[in-house]
Amino acid sequence: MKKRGNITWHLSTVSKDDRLLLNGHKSCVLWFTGLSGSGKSTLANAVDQILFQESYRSYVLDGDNIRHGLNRDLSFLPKDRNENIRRIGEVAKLFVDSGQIVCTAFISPFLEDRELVRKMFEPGEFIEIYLNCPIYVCEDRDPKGLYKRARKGEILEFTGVSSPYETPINPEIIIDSDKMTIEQSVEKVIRYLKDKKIL
Ligand SMILES: Nc1ncnc2c1ncn2[C@@H]1O[C@H](COP(=O)(O)OS(=O)(=O)O)[C@@H](OP(=O)(O)O)[C@H]1O
Ligand SMILES: Nc1ncnc2c1ncn2[C@@H]1O[C@H](COP(=O)(O)OP(=O)(O)O)[C@@H](O)[C@H]1O
Repeated sequence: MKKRGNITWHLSTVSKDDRLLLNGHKSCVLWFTGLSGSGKSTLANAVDQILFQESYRSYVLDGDNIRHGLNRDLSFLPKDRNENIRRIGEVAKLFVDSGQIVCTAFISPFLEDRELVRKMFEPGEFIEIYLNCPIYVCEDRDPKGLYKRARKGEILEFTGVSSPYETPINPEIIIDSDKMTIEQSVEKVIRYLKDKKIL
């Protein structure tokens, strides 16, 4: 029985396997990572929509939204980004335990943080999806006008401008979002899930 201090882990009566059986598919985390404007939210939502339409159980956790609530106390300094990702990893783990496919859209710029989250999961459950997109394209898209403000010095510690992004070394999926359409990108993710018998 897992223990930490005076706290003992309580096993659920309904197990994860029971839930997977009921749902008829495996659970996993689709961890979208990349620069601001690389397409994480767009793709996470597009994949979620397809999964939903096909009756799979899925949900999106998005950086901007989570920072309005659960993580509203965190800044963009490295130690707060570490904590942001650690918490999201824990939340994603709850979703996976509940039998769902959870799509997370966080910049998650640090290799070590992403590896820490990977280790929270069973092999094959953590699927890292790197939105590979040159910064000049992201900056050109600038959907929220944040790059413009960061270049003017109005936003400090902005990823790609004044804060680093560490490229994934061996992600499960790479999406070249400057060369692929959204439909092609969704198709690549869904194909991966089918090939791995998650769907
Ligand atoms: N300084 C700075 N750097 C980067 N991004 C910033 C910053 N300030 C605000 N924003 C907005 O916050 C979104 C990123 O939040 P995340 O939780 O994904 O960031 S992180 O994973 O902790 O690095 C990010 O969303 P996306 O553009 O969807 O990536 C921005 O809209
Ligand atoms: N293949 C693609 N995948 C995702 N987004 C794309 C793609 N091609 C173009 N885009 C566009 O890039 C922008 C990405 O914005 P967004 O999804 O908010 O990025 P992020 O969440 O990474 O900040 C959107 O306007 C989207 O329409």
